[in-house]
Amino acid sequence: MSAGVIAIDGPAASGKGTLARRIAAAFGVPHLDTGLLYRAVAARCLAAGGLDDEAASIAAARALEVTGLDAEALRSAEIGAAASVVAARPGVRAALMDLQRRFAAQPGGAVLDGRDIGTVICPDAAAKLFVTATPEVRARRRLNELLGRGAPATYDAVLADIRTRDARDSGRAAAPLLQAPDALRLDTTDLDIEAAFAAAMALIAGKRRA
Ligand SMILES: Nc1ncnc2c1ncn2[C@@H]1O[C@H](COP(=O)(O)OP(=O)(O)OP(=O)(O)O)[C@@H](O)[C@H]1O
Ligand SMILES: Nc1ccn([C@@H]2O[C@H](COP(=O)(O)O)[C@@H](O)[C@H]2O)c(=O)n1
Repeated sequence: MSAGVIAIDGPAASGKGTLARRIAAAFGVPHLDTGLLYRAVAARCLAAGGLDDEAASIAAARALEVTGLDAEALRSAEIGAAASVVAARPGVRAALMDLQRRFAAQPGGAVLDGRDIGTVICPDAAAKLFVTATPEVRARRRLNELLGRGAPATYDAVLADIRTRDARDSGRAAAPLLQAPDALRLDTTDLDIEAAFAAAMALIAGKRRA
């Protein structure tokens, strides 16, 4: 049976990517981390001199492909912050829309995670999750991740980055971060990765039975 499209949204470091990878593996379907697309656009703008040139950011988005993105290099805090700046531009979002929808349309289904998958990219998804956790817990998890990679980071700086990014992503006019009315909310604040995965799979199973 086809998994259909599973849309997973949520704020920074809520664990949606971790869940999306696990859920995609469980259903045997491809996964797209859509945040990487915005990160790649931002990285190209930074490499070309900065974020101010909106037309250049739209051109970078139009030239992007989903394959060959260096996830490891794109996952820095600096690129994450820059991604949320270019992601607020309607032209950048429009340029990335078809790419994401083509990925979602693969036979057999797909899992996509991001900020606007259930609301804008795949409003007809078979199942939608909105993954949350408190900012403090998200900051602690992201700090551990950054330190584990040998990146310099402090709890206060990571928490400030998360708060700034959440506010920008939720407050923008173009496809803001928000829970789709038909999305199932999963708060992972008190759940470890295994428990969060089990809860997500139970929510998806319930949705498919409904
Ligand atoms: N339930 C959990 N318990 C503990 N750690 C978790 C949990 N879920 C995810 N993590 C860890 O938290 C960090 C952030 O998770 P992840 O990258 O999946 O979040 P995200 O929402 O995709 O982030 P981003 O928006 O920045 O892409 C990772 O290091 C991951 O291993
Ligand atoms: N569907 C999406 C996905 C991401 N963004 C923006 O990109 C930034 C980085 O995303 P991560 O998931 O890798 O943290 C994020 O802060 C958003 O601004 C988006 O707008 N829509």
